[in-house]
Amino acid sequence: MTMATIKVQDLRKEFVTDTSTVVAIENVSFEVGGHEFVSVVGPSGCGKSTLLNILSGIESATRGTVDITEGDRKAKLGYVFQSARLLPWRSVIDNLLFVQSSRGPQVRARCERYLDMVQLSHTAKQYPGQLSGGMQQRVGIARAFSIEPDLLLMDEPFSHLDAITARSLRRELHVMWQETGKTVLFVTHDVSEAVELSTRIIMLAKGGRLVADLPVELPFPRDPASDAVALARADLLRRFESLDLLAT
Ligand SMILES: Nc1ncnc2c1ncn2[C@@H]1O[C@H](COP(=O)(O)OP(=O)(O)OP(=O)(O)O)[C@@H](O)[C@H]1O
Repeated sequence: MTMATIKVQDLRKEFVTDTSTVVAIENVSFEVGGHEFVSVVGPSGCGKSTLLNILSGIESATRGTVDITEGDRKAKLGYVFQSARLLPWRSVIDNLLFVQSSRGPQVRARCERYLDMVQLSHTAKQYPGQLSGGMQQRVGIARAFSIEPDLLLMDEPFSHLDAITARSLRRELHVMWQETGKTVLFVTHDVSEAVELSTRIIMLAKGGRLVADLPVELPFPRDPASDAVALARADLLRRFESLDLLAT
């Protein structure tokens, strides 16, 4: 089995407006191998979403290269955003079916299986407006996994949810990541979340500079309330503080 890999080299992104030029990403290089769960963290405005948008092709880079491959072909990407972005006029199961490249009983069974993984089989025939925000986000996650992407790009998927819902979705995401063997690139401003989920953490500072790329060497499953996770989080925060992240 091959696995998705990301190679980012010398990436730079400038946004030029009438009055100024903003450098959102500056000279960023990194590689992500198969079945890693890599979080990108950093303060607001440090370029996390811009980096994800360049990886997904929504934005083009000013300079540098991005290669996302699965073996010798281009990798298939799945996305989860801050809000679920479901189609309100389609039922839950139809939201999953809509993004599939083919139809048929097997495809339907696959969609039902992913809906079951997020514990929402009973909502298949309901409409997004009938679900809570957390449930909608679960559907968004099931939809992203249901196309069986090689790589999942996630942009602060739990940031709009209450703490309890976010915690249970993190657990579900972790199980899905382990069961499916996908490569995940996960943007968050929450260092605790990054420590709980990731095999590796990439840190961006203001001005879009990559200032740290660290493995998280804790066994899974990680209890967010455990001493080990609290210690790892404190250690990371100390390192980040010493890097003077807010300096431009
Ligand atoms: N379309 C755009 N035009 C001009 N500037 C932009 C544009 N998109 C982003 N920027 C600027 O690029 C920088 C990085 O923005 P980005 O949204 O990537 O940061 P972020 O780390 O994701 O922030 P947050 O955590 O607040 O979502 C910011 O200074 C932002 O103002």
